[in-house]
Amino acid sequence: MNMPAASASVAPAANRTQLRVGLGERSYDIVIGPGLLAEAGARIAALRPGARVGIVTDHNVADRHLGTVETALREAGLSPTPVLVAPGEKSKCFAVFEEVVDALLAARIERGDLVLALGGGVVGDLAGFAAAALRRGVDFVQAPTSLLAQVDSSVGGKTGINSRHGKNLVGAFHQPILVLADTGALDTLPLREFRSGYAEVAKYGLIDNAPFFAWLERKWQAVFGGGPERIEAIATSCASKAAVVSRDEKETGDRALLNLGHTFGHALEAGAGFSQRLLHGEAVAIGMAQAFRFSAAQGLCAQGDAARVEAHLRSVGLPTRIADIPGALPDTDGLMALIGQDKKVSRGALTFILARGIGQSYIARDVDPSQIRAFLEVERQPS
Ligand SMILES: NC(=O)c1ccc[n+]([C@@H]2O[C@H](COP(=O)([O-])OP(=O)(O)OC[C@H]3O[C@@H](n4cnc5c(N)ncnc54)[C@H](O)[C@@H]3O)[C@@H](O)[C@H]2O)c1
Ligand SMILES: O=C(O)C(=O)C[C@@H](O)[C@H](O)[C@H](O)COP(=O)(O)O
Ligand SMILES: [Zn+2]
Repeated sequence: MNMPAASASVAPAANRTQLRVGLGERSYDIVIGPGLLAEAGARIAALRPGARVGIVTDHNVADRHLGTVETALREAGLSPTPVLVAPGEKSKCFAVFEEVVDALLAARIERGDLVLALGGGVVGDLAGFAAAALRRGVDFVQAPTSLLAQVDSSVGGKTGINSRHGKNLVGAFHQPILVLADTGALDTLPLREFRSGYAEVAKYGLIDNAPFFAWLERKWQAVFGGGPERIEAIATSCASKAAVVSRDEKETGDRALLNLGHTFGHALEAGAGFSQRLLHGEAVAIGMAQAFRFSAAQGLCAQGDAARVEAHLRSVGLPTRIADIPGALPDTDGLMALIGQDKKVSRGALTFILARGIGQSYIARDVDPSQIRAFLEVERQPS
């Protein structure tokens, strides 16, 4: 039985950053800082007192953080039911989607109740899509626990799963009602995963914030080290994303800039079988380096800028070349077929995010496929 909220007050804390995604009646807060998972109950009960909460999470995150969240929810008079999935990109598929939806229905998550996505971007995208579909839509809260999820996937309402035809091809725009980014959770995140998320942080600098990219070049060790710079990088990233999403929720215009590095990156991720061989942020790092190399090869941006992008990504330990991906990949035709399924394709015409320089990315529509093919042929040669 659902219980009324016992106590739904949250003590104001100095070490919190709060941002708002302005979307009219779908507006919501992003709260960033340490210790937020322990406050999840009070913060969620303040929005939906007495709700049942289906907590979708993966085994890695459950082992480390589920207990804190369940206790917090119960203490606030909420009724949690955990729904566990296997960690990793392969869980963003139809079969696991069905399992999650079934488990949420079995837990009697009704309209007026909530889904809580506790984990990285895989859990966020999967749980968000389940929430969008369940009973034609229930509310959901994002509690991102990876760097990638805290700076990118928990904000903006893109939810979905992969198909055999490619990445994120089935999904819905469904905004969360709250994002709780507990920066303390990052203390348990493996280094490779932190690096992967860092690629999306660097992306915001490369899109339209050259001073932020320069700041990251100087401060990246502190961001990795966990000092105040880490929270600053997360907050700057979320502010960038919130601003774009508020302007263009459904990517009819400049939200596509957030796809910098993703047209190449998604094809490589799919080509590597959505496996541990290539994490999403690693694919984006290669894709961003490629977008800058392609732009430089077309005379659109200085070679020096492309070199600077690659140097920074490599300095933090991210891959920047196809040759950095272990194992076999599809041939160039295969990669072109995957690129042809990109959601930015319109009537067969390719759209890429290209750059006139660092912080000067732009949307290039109707890019000549033969130029992309020729570029990929060169990129595939071992250096
Ligand atoms: N919806 C969007 O706007 C958007 C944006 C960017 C990326 N994405 C998607 O996000 C996914 C990638 O997200 P990700 O990099 O977070 O991957 P992920 O969800 O697979 O998480 C990375 C790994 O870290 C583990 N993990 C997460 N938090 C942890 C913690 N605090 N301690 C220990 N382990 C932890 C997970 O179990 C997993 O093994 C991709 O599917 C990508 O397409 C979506
Ligand atoms: O939020 C967006 O918009 C983005 O493009 C953010 C990307 O980092 C993210 O990987 C997103 O899921 C890609 O979107 P898609 O529409 O290309 O699937
Ligand atoms: Zn991404």
